[in-house]
Amino acid sequence: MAGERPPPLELCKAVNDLDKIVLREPRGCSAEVRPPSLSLDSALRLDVRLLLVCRSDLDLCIILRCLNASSIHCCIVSLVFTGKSSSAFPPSFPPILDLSVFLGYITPKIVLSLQAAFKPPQAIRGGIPICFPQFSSSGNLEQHGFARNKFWTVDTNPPPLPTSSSVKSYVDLILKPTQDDLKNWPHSYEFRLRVGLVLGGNLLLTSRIRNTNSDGKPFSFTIAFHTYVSLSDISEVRVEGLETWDYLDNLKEGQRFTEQGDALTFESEIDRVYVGTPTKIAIIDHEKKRTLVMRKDGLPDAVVWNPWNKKAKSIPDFGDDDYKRTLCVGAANVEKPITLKPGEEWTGRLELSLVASSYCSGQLDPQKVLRGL
Ligand SMILES: O=P(O)(O)OC[C@H]1O[C@H](O)[C@H](O)[C@@H](O)[C@@H]1O
Repeated sequence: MAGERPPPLELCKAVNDLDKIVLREPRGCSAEVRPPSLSLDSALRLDVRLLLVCRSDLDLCIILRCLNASSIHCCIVSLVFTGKSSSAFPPSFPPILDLSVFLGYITPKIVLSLQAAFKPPQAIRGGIPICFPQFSSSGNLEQHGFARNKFWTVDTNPPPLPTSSSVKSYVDLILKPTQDDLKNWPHSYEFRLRVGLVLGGNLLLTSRIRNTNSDGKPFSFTIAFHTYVSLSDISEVRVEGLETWDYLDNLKEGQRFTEQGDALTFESEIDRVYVGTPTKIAIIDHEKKRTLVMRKDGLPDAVVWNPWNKKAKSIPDFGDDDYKRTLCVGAANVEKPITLKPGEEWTGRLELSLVASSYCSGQLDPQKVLRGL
């Protein structure tokens, strides 16, 4: 509903007398924020770095690393799809004691490389790195732009955003350039990201980018949500929704081709940008009998990447066999950069839902998959 305010936050006590903020939606999904020894108000004003980590096959855990002027605290947000409460780190949880700067997330749908380095300014391998204002190495900036390596702040007073009534809890984050950042990319902008939990557990990312330049100058950017999809095995996976579409092949100097097959399957390295694709893409995992449905708006392109075995060995933070359990399928705007004049704003949305596949003995009903049935 337009202008709807976030649901009220519930402040209560967690284990060891720690404060806990809980957001809930009626079917039992919940989001918890645990700001150790901080009041709700002070927690929400802190700078934050966000990582969502898979806790089990069903839970999603977001680790918010917070920094204020005097000290560093860690916050945990758990989006618990099962309605189960989760309060402790899994034993294998990677240390979050360094000051790496990142934005990414992990769900059972999304994967984090076991080799992921948490060393700034290196990006975290996995989750959904946000590539902005440049995708890949197509411009003068660092690979995939700087947004995936920056501090994001919790935005306590975002401008109204029309929000579907099915979005039951969410957190608003914002990225703005520092004076130093302006030397690298001389444009003022506000990049707002709402991470929302939809009724039933879908994840909805809503992005708004505004040109706040005071010098009257427009700027252009490309963007991608470079989603690392979790797979049983790459040989068991097919992607539907991209067939017959044109793609730019980065393994062939960006040449343009047309996808010929009736679905994408994978037997070797792939590094492509499909252009002007449909809004729904289905990543079907036959072994797990489940389908990740990606719905996107304002993001006409789709990037598909898997380094395969040889290149995987040359990527330090990518395990030798990670290529078997990961496929990047990202919602993007790459082919035709977006240009914003001062005061103009772009909006993009990405929704991820996991559905049981209707695939059975070779028969898949793509319409059902794309409708999320
Ligand atoms: O290693 P990263 O900087 O995260 O990039 C990983 C991959 O991202 C994109 O898909 C690019 O098209 C690839 O060329 C690149 O190798």
